[in-house]
Amino acid sequence: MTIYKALTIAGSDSGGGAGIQADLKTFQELKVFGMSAITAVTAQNTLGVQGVYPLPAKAVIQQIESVGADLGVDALKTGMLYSAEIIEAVAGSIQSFGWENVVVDPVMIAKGGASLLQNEAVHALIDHLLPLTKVVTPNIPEAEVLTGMSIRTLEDQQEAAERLAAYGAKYVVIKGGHSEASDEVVDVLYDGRTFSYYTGYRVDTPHTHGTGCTFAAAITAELAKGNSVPDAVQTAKKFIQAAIEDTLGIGGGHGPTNHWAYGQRLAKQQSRVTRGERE
Ligand SMILES: Nc1ncnc2c1ncn2[C@@H]1O[C@H](COP(=O)(O)OP(=O)(O)OP(=O)(O)O)[C@@H](O)[C@H]1O
Ligand SMILES: Cc1ncc(COP(=O)(O)O)c(N)n1
Repeated sequence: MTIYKALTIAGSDSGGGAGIQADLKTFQELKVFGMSAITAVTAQNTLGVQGVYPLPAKAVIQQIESVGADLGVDALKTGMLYSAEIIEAVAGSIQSFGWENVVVDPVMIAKGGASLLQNEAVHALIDHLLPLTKVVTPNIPEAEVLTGMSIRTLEDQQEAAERLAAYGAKYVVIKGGHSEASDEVVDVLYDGRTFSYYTGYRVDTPHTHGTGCTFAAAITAELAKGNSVPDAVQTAKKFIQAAIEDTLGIGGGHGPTNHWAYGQRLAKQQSRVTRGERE
């Protein structure tokens, strides 16, 4: 049996809905062995972020090197990177290992408003990380910061994707969770030439903490297994749609998504097929 391996380089969310915790749960559900390099520890729950404690860049590099030198990495994702110093260190490690399946979720601000990336680190992300990126997955506010344009329409999402591709990312997904459309959510994928659209119905729920982390982690897991970027995005969209729909309803604020939901649906489908075959 081949074991596919994915690394997440991100912050820890004590509440378990976003960050490293969301990434590892998603890798596990998609049958990929998950590994982590923690950039910062946050004290966090569904009500907000109570504390942010970044690790020294040296500690981040050491974790990446420990994993890379021994276990190997089929794909990796980055989440909360916090500072320019950590971004440059991470970019250096990616380059020295020659890793290509790199998914960058440019995490900037938590749902409750806490800053997870220092303002001056935005340029480091553009200059050092995007040129090494296979897939970058900003939400609309992050894409606005990275491109300097305002995004209101689907055409704006497309233009922002073109601008981000010009920074060096091979594929760009502008997620539509923050768009003003009320009935559906459209994620736009740009491969440098053409656009594809991944549409789901908009679930009316406050429980969307960690949707971006989970979506990018699912893309990473699928790339680790050798799937194409469009196929990986398709699976990630189904994974996050199920995780939002089958809500857990825990915590007093923006609750986490349900990382079991996609697997439970697949198992149900499978048992229907098996029963049909027997009858
Ligand atoms: N209410 C919703 N209903 C259905 N899908 C949604 C909803 N909100 C977000 N999504 C989907 O979840 C994924 C993440 O989108 P979003 O734009 O919310 O990212 P994000 O803001 O980075 O997430 P977060 O910051 O919460 O981690 C996308 O695939 C998006 O289409
Ligand atoms: C450690 C960490 N990483 C990422 C997020 C973004 O998730 P959200 O925007 O849903 O709060 C977060 N809150 N915490």
